[in-house]
Amino acid sequence: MALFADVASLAEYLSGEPSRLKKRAAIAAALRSAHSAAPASNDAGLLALYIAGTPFAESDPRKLNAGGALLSSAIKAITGATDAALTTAYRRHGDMGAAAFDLWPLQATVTLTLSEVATTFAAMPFAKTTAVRGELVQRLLRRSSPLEAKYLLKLMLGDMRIGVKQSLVEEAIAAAASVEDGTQVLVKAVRHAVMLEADLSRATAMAFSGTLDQAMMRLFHPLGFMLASPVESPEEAVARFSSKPIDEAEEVRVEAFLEDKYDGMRAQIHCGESSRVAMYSRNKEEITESFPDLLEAFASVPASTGGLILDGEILGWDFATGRALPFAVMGQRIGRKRVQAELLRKIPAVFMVFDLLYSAGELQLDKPLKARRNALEAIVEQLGTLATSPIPIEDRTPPAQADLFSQLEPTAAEEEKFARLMLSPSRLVESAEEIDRAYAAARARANEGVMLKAANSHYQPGRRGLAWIKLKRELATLDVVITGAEFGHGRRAGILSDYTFAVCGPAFHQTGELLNVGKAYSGLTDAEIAELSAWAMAHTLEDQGHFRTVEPIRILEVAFNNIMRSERHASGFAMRFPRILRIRDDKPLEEIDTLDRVEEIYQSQVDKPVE
Ligand SMILES: Nc1ncnc2c1ncn2[C@@H]1O[C@H](COP(=O)(O)OP(=O)(O)OP(=O)(O)O)[C@@H](O)[C@H]1O
Repeated sequence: MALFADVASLAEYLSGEPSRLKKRAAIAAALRSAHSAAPASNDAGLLALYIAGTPFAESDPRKLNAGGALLSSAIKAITGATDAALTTAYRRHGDMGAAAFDLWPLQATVTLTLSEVATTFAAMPFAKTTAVRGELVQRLLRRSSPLEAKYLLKLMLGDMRIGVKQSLVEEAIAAAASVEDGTQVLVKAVRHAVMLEADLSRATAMAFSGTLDQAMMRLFHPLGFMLASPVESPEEAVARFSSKPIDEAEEVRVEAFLEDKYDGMRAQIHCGESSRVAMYSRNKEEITESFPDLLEAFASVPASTGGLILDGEILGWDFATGRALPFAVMGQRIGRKRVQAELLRKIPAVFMVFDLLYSAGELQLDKPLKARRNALEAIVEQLGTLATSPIPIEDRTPPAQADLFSQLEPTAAEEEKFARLMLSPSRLVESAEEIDRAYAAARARANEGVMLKAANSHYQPGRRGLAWIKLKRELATLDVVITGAEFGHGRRAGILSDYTFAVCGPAFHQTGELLNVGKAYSGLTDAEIAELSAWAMAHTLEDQGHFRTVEPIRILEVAFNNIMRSERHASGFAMRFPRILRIRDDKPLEEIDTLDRVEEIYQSQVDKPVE
């Protein structure tokens, strides 16, 4: 039986080992020994999951629901530490697991097995009350040595910080299951199985039993989303696609699909296998319950499609003008667990589909975009009444904001026409000039800009490559994570309304390094501030009176006039006139902007001063 102590000591070693090769070898050795000690169990699979920093497989929607407050209470109960002692230890490391390590009582023997940890994790999502969940956590922690406690806590918080990504674990699985002078398991085969099954632990078992080729695609777990790289001009887009210098762009011809860039919520819809429908956001959360209108529409997708995975953008739609509603209006539908009928009527959601990831029992990712687009058009046509295609996109001036709601009251006859699936209009473009014209037209339709997608490109889940390019309004923004909150003044006294935020530092992937880059209080609505304030209270890591350090999980998109060098923040930069544009709960921490990006913006200003 493999022990959790094995995971803990491996994790400790990995956290101090800079070499990727050595890390991979160490993980592979641990997987091999877990497997050979108990080949019938899947201890090796659990080890793979835990070292990758995940308590459950990706295909498993369960959540531990063990946040900072629950875990710090457990630490205090077990160690007898006071609030002040825990705060001091936390301040020393900026990490709850490491803080617990300093305070933890020694344990004579280590007996906690991986399967016992898995059993407790499996019970936690079903705990009826926080007290029951706390009791389960404490029972596990009481049997832990300081090192086990450190990594159990980090695993439960989803914050391992040992410089290990899933891709490295996949490589280690392939190495572990390969036999010297015998069967070679290819990393590619492991990655493919993990993508289909969304389960590192199952893929580990398959690698050891030589059955990776039996991995089956299952619907109802999110695939990674393909992302786009930004460019500043049509010429730069053409230059990027053709790998030619920008001053030759006028002459160059490319083959790219162009679509409007809509400002909504990226989502993947899984449907058509049965009446089950699931929608996932970009950070792989299931969001189905926030969109009951889409759920109802997509439940009618017939089984004759063989199951579909569609990639697109959820938009609030103004059926009167045939245009998307501004993000600020549509944003009211995000994150709601129960959506009132009135909101559904005022802000109807549509799914603007632009890619096909799975159909007729087959993944479509490796087909070129041209072929995926043809297949998508055929499917949309087959779905008939569910879809309209193409959407009307005449160039009308956008309605004044104040009129939006009154225009949205549909008549019964209009309601019947409401089509919830729309096919994103797309056309092939060749030159910078064509892109320039399309960009102006997209902006006139009140969309953000345009997306360009190389016609022969494959769909690369989770990748931000050069196959997709976005050209949007030139407003400097950064996606940042809130690291602290401060009480406001006057009307906002007693409310945590002033937020300090950070970008990823160079050592983010090794140590979780975040570097503060600014502080802002303007831009959010009172309701948003009230929600963030309550959230910050509940997720305080360190209470310094007027200021609180909070768990770095809430992402903001912040606009600013320019970036200055500054001693005030750890990044060495500060934003001038920052304004919070929106809360980006759809974005995972790994995708926020980096110090490199801040430096790049700073440099571009130095080259071309901003007013
Ligand atoms: N036609 C479209 N094709 C692809 N993505 C689109 C389209 N229209 C809008 N989008 C949105 O643009 C995003 C791609 O831009 P990017 O990968 O840079 O995400 P981002 O960092 O959130 O960018 P942004 O802040 O510009 O939305 C997608 O995630 C999707 O939500």
